[in-house]
Amino acid sequence: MASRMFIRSKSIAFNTLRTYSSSTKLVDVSINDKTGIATVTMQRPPVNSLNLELLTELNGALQDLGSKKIKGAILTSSLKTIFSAGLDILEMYKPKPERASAFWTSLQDTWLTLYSTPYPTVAAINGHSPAGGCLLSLACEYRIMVNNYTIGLNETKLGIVAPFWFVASMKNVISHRESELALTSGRLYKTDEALKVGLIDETAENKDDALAKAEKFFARFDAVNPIARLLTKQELRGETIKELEDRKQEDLDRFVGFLMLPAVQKGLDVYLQALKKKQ
Ligand SMILES: CCCC/C=C/CC(=O)SCCNC(=O)CCNC(=O)[C@H](O)C(C)(C)COP(=O)(O)OP(=O)(O)OC[C@H]1O[C@@H](n2cnc3c(N)ncnc32)[C@H](O)[C@@H]1OP(=O)(O)O
Repeated sequence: MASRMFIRSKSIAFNTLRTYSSSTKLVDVSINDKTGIATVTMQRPPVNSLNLELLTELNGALQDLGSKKIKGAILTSSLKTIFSAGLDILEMYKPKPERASAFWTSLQDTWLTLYSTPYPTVAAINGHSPAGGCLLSLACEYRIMVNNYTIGLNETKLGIVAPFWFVASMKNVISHRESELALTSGRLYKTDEALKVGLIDETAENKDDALAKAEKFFARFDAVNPIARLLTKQELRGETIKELEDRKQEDLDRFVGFLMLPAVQKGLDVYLQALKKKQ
């Protein structure tokens, strides 16, 4: 983990800023050459559910930014009312084992990349953000959420169990007590409730407001040595990162084994049907 951080901090020091824009099918990245801020936009309608392809593109985009001189990166969504609906349930429902393994590995890798970026990160949560959507935002350093949406780790509501690194991501942001209450009940918080417990840092009127507030967050570091900032982030996050790195295979085996249980498949089936009936 230490080498992951050090390699990236070197690239910050030696590269020069340039205008940059890259758009894959599912993720758009643009760097504003005036502010040096990168915006990483998930764009997988209808709900930005995280499938293997979206996660692979997202991880690639976040890693590429590690070799550019940016002031910070904002993670957001192109959709009007949804940040991300979390993991694509269809990746977990009646899965082929090889695909399920690749899918979960890509989630682990994306989280590791996002949790350890050398550059500051903000989630501009411009819509609903359940489960995996919440996880991505928890991996950022700061969360700004537009009013009147919902966020949380609602896995128990689907009859599934949030892995230890989902739990750690939440416990590193809100209290142990609040995490226990939230995770065991699968609670989704409204924006104002999320602010009260510290699950988000600021609310916003709309996406533009969230983006403007993100810029202000990055300005906090104008007078801070970037290497000192990075090493401090590493100190605070290192243990959580190391735990997943050390237990990656165990976590993967557990996920794939869990998906093979008939009771889990039944639960996902019921949940999917309920989502469809909603319309
Ligand atoms: C050890 C195992 C650990 C595994 C950890 C898992 C973590 C996860 O992330 S599990 C996923 C949890 N996600 C959810 O519970 C969110 C479910 N979705 C919603 O609550 C709503 O869709 C929404 C609030 C995000 C959006 O509501 P809206 O009314 O705008 O759209 P819908 O009509 O509900 O959905 C449109 C369309 O999209 C399908 N869909 C929604 N969410 C997912 C999803 N996560 N995966 C796959 N597909 C999803 C929904 O069924 C609709 O499909 P159709 O148009 O075909 O009916």
